[in-house]
Amino acid sequence: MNNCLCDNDMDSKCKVLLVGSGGVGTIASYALEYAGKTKVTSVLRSDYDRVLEKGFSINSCDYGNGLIFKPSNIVNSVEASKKHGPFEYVVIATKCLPEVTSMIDVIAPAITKDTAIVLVQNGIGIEMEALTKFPENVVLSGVSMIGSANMGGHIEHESPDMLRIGYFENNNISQSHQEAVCKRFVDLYQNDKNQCVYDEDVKFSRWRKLVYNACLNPVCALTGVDIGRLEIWGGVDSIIRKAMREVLAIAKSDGVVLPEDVIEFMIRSDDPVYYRPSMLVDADKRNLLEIEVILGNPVRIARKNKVDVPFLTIIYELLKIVQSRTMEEKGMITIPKERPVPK
Ligand SMILES: NC(=O)C1=CN([C@@H]2O[C@H](COP(=O)(O)OP(=O)(O)OC[C@H]3O[C@@H](n4cnc5c(N)ncnc54)[C@H](OP(=O)(O)O)[C@@H]3O)[C@@H](O)[C@H]2O)C=CC1
Ligand SMILES: CC(C)(CO)C(=O)C(=O)O
Repeated sequence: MNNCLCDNDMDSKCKVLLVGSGGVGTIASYALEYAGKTKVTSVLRSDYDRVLEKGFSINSCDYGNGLIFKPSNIVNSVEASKKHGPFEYVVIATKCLPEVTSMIDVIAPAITKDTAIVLVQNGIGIEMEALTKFPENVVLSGVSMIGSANMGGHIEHESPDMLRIGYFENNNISQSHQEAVCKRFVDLYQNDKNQCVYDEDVKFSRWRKLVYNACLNPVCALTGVDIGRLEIWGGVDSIIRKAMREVLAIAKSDGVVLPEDVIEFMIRSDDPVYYRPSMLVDADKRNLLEIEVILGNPVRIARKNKVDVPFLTIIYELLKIVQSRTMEEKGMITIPKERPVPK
């Protein structure tokens, strides 16, 4: 296979479009450009003016502090990116909120028949829309272990970039082609500072990662405390371990057997940092939270498979209320002027 859409000009770098240059996406674009084989075109929204003028400022545990970074091309819409295409890969690294925005519709203008879509996002079931709307395209899964946040164009990257890239199985395309497209992306991304590996079992990796995300992210977001404080004040014992056991039970009902020790591994994975998971960062910024792909989908799978998940259910229900509060603050929903009460 070679679906290379390389430049015909002097340099034959691969063209990648990145949508979602936050904590994860900016480090992804840096990694791709640093490795030297890729030209990244980045679609920016709120950071567009600042980054166009000054670049991102980056403090990175992998690449060093005080960096200034501009991707090869900076545009303010997918439509505008097309002049830098066609793209071999379109990476989505936005928060995954399919119930609010269809990112697949957003990237659609930049997708050709040879473009692979790379979803570097947390959650379960995130691939559905891409596979439905682009049934002939390869869709890749990026499971990222990183700690990185974007504060108005300044990136604080505090835990190393470890990325697992695999493919979401698409029966319309041969496995060998999907694997080759995937391995090529790994090759473009990996460099001497990061760890990027080919993921042979996307389903396993996604359930494994969810052990962290469905428990620590929402409980930190709901309580407003980092993981260190959550542990010191008892929440890891009273809530997290029990909720994590529920994730293991749902995964098992979905055919994925995770080892028990993944629970302690995830709880210890941020030591010794007072780490603030990405959902807590979003709660602080009053952003919408990724509740459906991180909690809603797993809880629905539990219901379907008759797995009892009381902790995850309560966490999900509480998050839905927080989400509604944020939506009301953003004017996305309104409530009746007069409180509806039972007659
Ligand atoms: N942060 C972390 O440490 C980790 C995060 N993850 C996962 O990675 C994914 C990305 O998270 P994270 O990096 O924290 O996200 P951020 O919130 O930091 O960044 C998301 C970015 O996407 C941009 N964006 C959203 N919609 C669009 C659009 N339509 N067009 C262009 N840009 C858009 C936002 O721009 P704007 O400012 O304009 O809204 C923002 O810059 C999530 O699924 C998360 O769960 C996984 C591992 C660790
Ligand atoms: C597991 C962790 C903390 C880092 O990869 C994460 O996924 C997040 O902050 O959302």
